[in-house]
Amino acid sequence: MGQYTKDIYRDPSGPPAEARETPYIRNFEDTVNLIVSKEPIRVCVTGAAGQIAYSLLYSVAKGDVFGKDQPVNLLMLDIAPMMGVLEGVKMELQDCALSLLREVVATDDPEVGFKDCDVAMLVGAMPRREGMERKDLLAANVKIFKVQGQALDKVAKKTVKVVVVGNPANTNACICAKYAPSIPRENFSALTRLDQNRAQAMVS
Ligand SMILES: NC(=O)c1ccc[n+]([C@@H]2O[C@H](COP(=O)([O-])OP(=O)(O)OC[C@H]3O[C@@H](n4cnc5c(N)ncnc54)[C@H](O)[C@@H]3O)[C@@H](O)[C@H]2O)c1
Ligand SMILES: O=C(O)C[C@H](O)C(=O)O
Repeated sequence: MGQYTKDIYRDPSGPPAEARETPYIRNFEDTVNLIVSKEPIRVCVTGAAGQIAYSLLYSVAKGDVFGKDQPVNLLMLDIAPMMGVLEGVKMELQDCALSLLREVVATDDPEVGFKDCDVAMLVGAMPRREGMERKDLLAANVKIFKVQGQALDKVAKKTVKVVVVGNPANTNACICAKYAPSIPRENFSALTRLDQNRAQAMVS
């Protein structure tokens, strides 16, 4: 096994044909060949030191979101005071030794986080506190999505898909798209399924 492991990593075309007949090698080969055959995509998650990202990052990195054969370069963006926490998150991801996870970058610079990215998951924003409504978040969060829209416009791929989680998600998505005019508007989505589910639950 050790010998084939080394060979596969040295030679992306995989082990010799006879080795493919060996069940445990075939499983290993399936995994490795699928991984080496695709280019990694660049996925940026903002608010990467926060609560939602703590679950989301692991799902992205282990293939639940983009597929079990899709390697990922993970770009984690948060604000400067959170860089210590973010380094901890990075170490935890590395500890998981996930085969699909390639590069992991922790940054507080949107132009680094969004550089050439294929997918941007915009989670980073102030959450509601007790007694607040979502509209109370506008003052703080609008600024974030303006800056991030500008950075996406400047450095992300023009094909980037942007999903906005930070609330109010629909307004923030609209602002982000406005400040990223070189990216098609249809590439921006607000994740409002939570509200849809709540509405359905209320009327059912
Ligand atoms: N769309 C939905 O279904 C849905 C569901 C739940 C929560 N939310 C929203 O998601 C957002 C995040 O929630 P959370 O519980 O993870 O909050 P959190 O406070 O735990 O994490 C937010 C993170 O964003 C970071 N952040 C703040 N400004 C930033 C900036 N300019 N750039 C990058 N990162 C920045 C913070 O430092 C923090 O680490 C909130 O706005 C919340 O209301 C949306
Ligand atoms: O709005 C929030 O505070 C977060 C989330 O979208 C919710 O409605 O619970």
